Amino acid sequence: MDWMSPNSRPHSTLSQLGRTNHVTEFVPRMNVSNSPYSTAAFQSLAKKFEEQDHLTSVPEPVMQSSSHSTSPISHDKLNSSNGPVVPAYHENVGGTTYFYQYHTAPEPNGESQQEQTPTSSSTEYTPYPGKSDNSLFMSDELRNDILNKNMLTLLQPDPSQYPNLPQEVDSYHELYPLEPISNQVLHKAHLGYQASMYKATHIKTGVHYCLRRIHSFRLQNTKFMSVVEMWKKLNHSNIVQLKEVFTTKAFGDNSMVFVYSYHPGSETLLNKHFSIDQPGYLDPFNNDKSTPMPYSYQKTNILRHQQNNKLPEPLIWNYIIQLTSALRLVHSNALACRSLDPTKIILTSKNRLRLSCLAVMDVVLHDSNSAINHLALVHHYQQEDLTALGKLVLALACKSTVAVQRENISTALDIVSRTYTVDLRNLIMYLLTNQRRSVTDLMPMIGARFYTQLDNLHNHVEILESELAKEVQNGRLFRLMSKLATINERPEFNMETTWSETGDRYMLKLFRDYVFHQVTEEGQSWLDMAHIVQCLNKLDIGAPEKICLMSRDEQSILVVSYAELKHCLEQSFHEVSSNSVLQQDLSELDEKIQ
Ligand SMILES: Nc1ncnc2c1ncn2[C@@H]1O[C@H](COP(=O)(O)OP(=O)(O)OP(=O)(O)O)[C@@H](O)[C@H]1O
Repeated sequence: MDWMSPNSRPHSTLSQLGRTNHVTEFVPRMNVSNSPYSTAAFQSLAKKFEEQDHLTSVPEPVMQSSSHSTSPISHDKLNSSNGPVVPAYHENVGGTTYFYQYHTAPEPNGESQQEQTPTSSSTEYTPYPGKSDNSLFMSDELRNDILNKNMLTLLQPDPSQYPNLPQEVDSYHELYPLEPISNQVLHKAHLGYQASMYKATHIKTGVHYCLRRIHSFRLQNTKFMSVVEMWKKLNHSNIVQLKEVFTTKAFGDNSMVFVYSYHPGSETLLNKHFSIDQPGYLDPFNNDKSTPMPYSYQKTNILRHQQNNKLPEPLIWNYIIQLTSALRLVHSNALACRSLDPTKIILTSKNRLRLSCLAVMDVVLHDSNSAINHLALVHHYQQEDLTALGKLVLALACKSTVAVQRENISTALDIVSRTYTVDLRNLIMYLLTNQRRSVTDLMPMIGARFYTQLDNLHNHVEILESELAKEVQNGRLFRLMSKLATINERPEFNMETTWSETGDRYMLKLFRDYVFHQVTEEGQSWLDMAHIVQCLNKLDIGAPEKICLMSRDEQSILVVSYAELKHCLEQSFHEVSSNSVLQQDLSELDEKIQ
């Protein structure tokens, strides 16, 4: 996996697919005898990065131990390295330590302080879209989102544009490239193998999937299949689930195909936050090397840029919670992600992250040497995952993929400590140390932010439920109208041309006019959605209320209750449906209307 600056990273046209790799193997190390949460520790870490010093002693375990705290609530002073003293306290509840930070006026309830920072532009951040309104229909935002996803799911490739696409690959057809297919050998993202992504439809089930094809892959043995089986069992809201892996010659080479669940309209994290395609995006660390500037000047520039463009801190924590949640499941199943890279994390809907390239590294780099201790190897890769997570958070906090390069790391950490809370800086520092780390150690660092996340999610679920409730009502009224429309103006029934104009049906015709065709005294059409909904609802329940129906020539007037109308509707519809060719479907509709 490589971290590629979007500036040098092509992704828009076929001809642009050549790419250069950035330094990726940065694994920072540090030797601190203090807690990593002190200023001294931070300075020491930054210095180590500058000196590229690789020391190996392991610092003390961090935070979560209940022995750290003798009283339930203890107060620390956490000094910002560059700013004023920032008071903070942590609370130990049942062995889990929650960190709170005050700013100016500390309040007894530290929770409300946690995500506030004087420089945080948290107002821009809305955790989930689509506020439910009082409209009778689904909100425009949600509807457009769903329609857009449906449209993307149903896209079909233009055969003239992709003449080399096979009609069928194993059990899949209707392949549609999700990115330009590169013919350039330089575009080798997966450890020297070229890769490409397709949307495809399962031939038998019609379900849509995402295929990741590794080109020209020579399979040495099938021992990796046990790992693939382990990956297939993982089901988590923050991972793209692996369905199957197979080899194929359908593309004209020996390709390896990984089948994942398909998430229409997804976007990589790199594209979302680090792409020059985003309006106004500029990597603050990407200086013009041809015009060297003093270091202090560069740093001031980065800081100024950072202040104006930084991501809201709650959003970064939101990402951290999701990624650690996925990693927790992966690691607890004796697996390692090995692809925690902004190109391999997708946003499948607003702010929802998923790890999108699981199992590929395990297969492509599978070592069948039985002498190797695979468990030890997995532990090693898990540690690498945590380092990759640290780099990712640092990159997000600096809005720069270049920030995680060795020569920039100390400036990047400094920027983070000036613009974000101490908690975020501490989390990054913990992840970037060379001590043995565990994803569960991150939970107390996230602390009460879990509650905020949970609250946001519950609110979002409530909004979706209320939107669903509207659609339940609309579905009910749609069925009622289908029934009415089946009867109204029917040209003939059972050889009887006046069927829809006589008896019960005549009342239903007048009712239809009453609901939909009312006019004002001046003869202008009178439209009122509330009137339509109210009438249909009363018909649906068979209300005893009476209404006055008038014929179009105004010669006859009928006073009838909704209950009587409902009876007419049921009788007439039953008559039609029982004589229908599609009897089964219509009686299903009949049942649903009851
Ligand atoms: N499961 C999925 N469902 C739908 N779209 C996906 C899925 N996984 C990835 N994508 C989309 O496919 C495109 C290509 O993904 P890919 O992982 O190849 O990223 P990339 O940036 O092209 O990386 P690389 O340069 O390594 O190929 C991206 O736009 C991504 O959003």
